Formats: sequence, C-alpha cells, structure tokens
Amino acid sequence: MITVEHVTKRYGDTLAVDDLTFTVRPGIVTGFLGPNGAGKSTTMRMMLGLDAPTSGTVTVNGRAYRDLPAPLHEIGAMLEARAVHTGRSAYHHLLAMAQTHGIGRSRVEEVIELVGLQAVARRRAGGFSLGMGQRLGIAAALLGDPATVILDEPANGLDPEGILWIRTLLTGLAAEGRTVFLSSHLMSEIALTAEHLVVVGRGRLIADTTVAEIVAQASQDAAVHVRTPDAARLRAALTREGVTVAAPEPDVLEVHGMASERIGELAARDGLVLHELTPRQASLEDAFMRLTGDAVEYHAGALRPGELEDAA
Ligand SMILES: Nc1ncnc2c1ncn2[C@@H]1O[C@H](COP(=O)(O)OP(=O)(O)OP(=O)(O)O)[C@@H](O)[C@H]1O
Repeated sequence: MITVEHVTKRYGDTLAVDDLTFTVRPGIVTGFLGPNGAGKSTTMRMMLGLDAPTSGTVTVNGRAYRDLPAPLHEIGAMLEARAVHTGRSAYHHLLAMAQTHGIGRSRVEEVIELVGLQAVARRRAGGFSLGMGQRLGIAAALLGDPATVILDEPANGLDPEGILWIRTLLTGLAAEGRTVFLSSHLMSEIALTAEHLVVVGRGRLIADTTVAEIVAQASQDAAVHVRTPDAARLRAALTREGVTVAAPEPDVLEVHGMASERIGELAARDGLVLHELTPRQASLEDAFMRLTGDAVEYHAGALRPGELEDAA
C-alpha cells in the first residue's frame, strides 16, 4: 500500500505536484496517467525517498521510504530503464546490486529468467536494445522480491510483444498480492494492464477511478451512427424526442443521447428504412483527452468514481 497525502512539490517557481492525495492498493495494478509534465515522475521519486515533498507525506506500508528497514524487499522501482553502467554485463549489474543488499546469487539467476534475459545476461548492458534495457530495469526492480513495485513508463519504446510480456508479468505480480504502480502518458497502453487509474494533470488529481468506469463513461457519451434514405423524417422524429442530431452527410445522422435500440424502434414506428445503425465507441484516448483537457481547466476539484459525468 502506498499512501500519498496532501503532497505538494515545488521546484523554484514550478509547482510540479499540487496537493495530491491518493492511495495505491495491493492486489491490483494501478495506472498513473497524465500528460507530459503532469508530475508523475516527481510523485514516484517522492515515493522512493529520492525527493522530499515541500509539504504533505508519502508512505509505503505506513512508513516513509527512509524509515523502511530493508527497502529493496519492500519496494522495487524502475525510474530510468537505461541507467545502467554501460561496461557491465546484465548479470554483473544485478549481482553488484544483490551483493550490496545481502541478496544471494540464486535470486539474480531467478530474476534474469523471470524477465527472459538468460541468452544475453553475460553481454555488456550498454549494448542492449531499448526492450532489453527495460527488461533489465524490471529485473533490478524485482531483485529484492518486493511487496510493492513502481515502474515509470515501463512500456515506453517496447514492441507489441514486449508490451504483452510486461502486461502479463505485472498482472501476475498483482495477482500474488503485490502493490503494482506504473505510469504512462498513454491511456490505450495503461488501460490494458491497469484495473485502477489515478489520473493527474498539472500536478493535480483529476480522477481516482477504475478503468471500467472510464470505459463505461466513454461508451455513454458515444454517438450512434445512422444511415438512412429517410434522413430528414428520422431527424425530425428524433429531434421531437429531444436528442441532439447532426447530419454530417446527406443520408447520415449522428445521434447523441439515445441508445441504438430506441432509435431503431422509433424508425420502425414511423415506417422509416434504415441501412445502418451503429453505436460508436468513443475511444479511451478521447475519454482521457477530455479528462485531462477539460477537467484540468474547468474543474478544480478531484473526481471520484461516479463523478466522471460531471467532468464531460
Ligand atoms: N528537478 C527538477 N527541477 C525543476 N523542475 C522540475 C524538476 N523535476 C521536474 N520538474 C518540473 O516539474 C513538472 C513535473 O515534471 P514530471 O517529470 O514529474 O512530470 P511527468 O508527469 O513525469 O512528465 P513526463 O511524462 O514527461 O515524464 C514539470 O514542469 C517539470 O519540468
């Protein structure tokens, strides 16, 4: 469990984190989402005791990072995947870390296998591809078999196979009861892995909610696409029902505020022909843009599950 309570962080005139409060629970993957410069890395650095809050508190399992008796066993992190001594092999990089923390060789072998680096473990880490570097960073984070794992943009630069691998690994770690917290600036990337989402913009909390809630909200706002040779009559019938109808093309209507079933029933009642009746899925990216765009500018307060409607 990670607890962030009324945390503010200033760098000179820059307000990087602004009165942020949320908790990251064990047993699920929590995504930390926000556009570039939203304050994600700064918040993660404070969780790891690499930076001190200007005000507020950050605790891991009830203690500040500096008060953890065996930090590597409690919390493992990957902040910069490429921060590896270039001359060393992956194996020796991990071994050096292990030895300074009283961790045995067998655990080093274990994490190398866990991240699938067996074939290249004796090669110079400096020559690693981005994907291999990410795997090595994750191996280092897992070395102490930590109860809490924090990863900053772990899928950054990975190919689809690498992204699938990370997703499987992280959901597996959460299923073992660990606290898994990862950041991304891409909703599509994080929505596939995370169950819960903490969304920030300009250092402030925008939403603390589930991915399911955001998906439901996105579908609720979606338009229904209708193609009909009776567009004018259907449009009049729909307008009488009080819904918003746009006509982007002569035979096409985009209907907001009425389910496709009801539109079909109305058309049948009036004897109107339909050639197409398709509920459009608003993309998750759209939902995220709306949250981080509108909510930051027009809504000072944070949103909780069920309150997303108010932000749209
Ligand atoms: N050491 C620092 N000194 C001065 N300003 C900083 C420092 N670290 C971060 N900032 C500023 O704080 C703000 C938040 O930065 P942060 O890196 O935490 O955002 P982020 O959400 O992680 O962004 P990104 O997705 O680009 O990594 C930015 O305006 C950044 O320029």
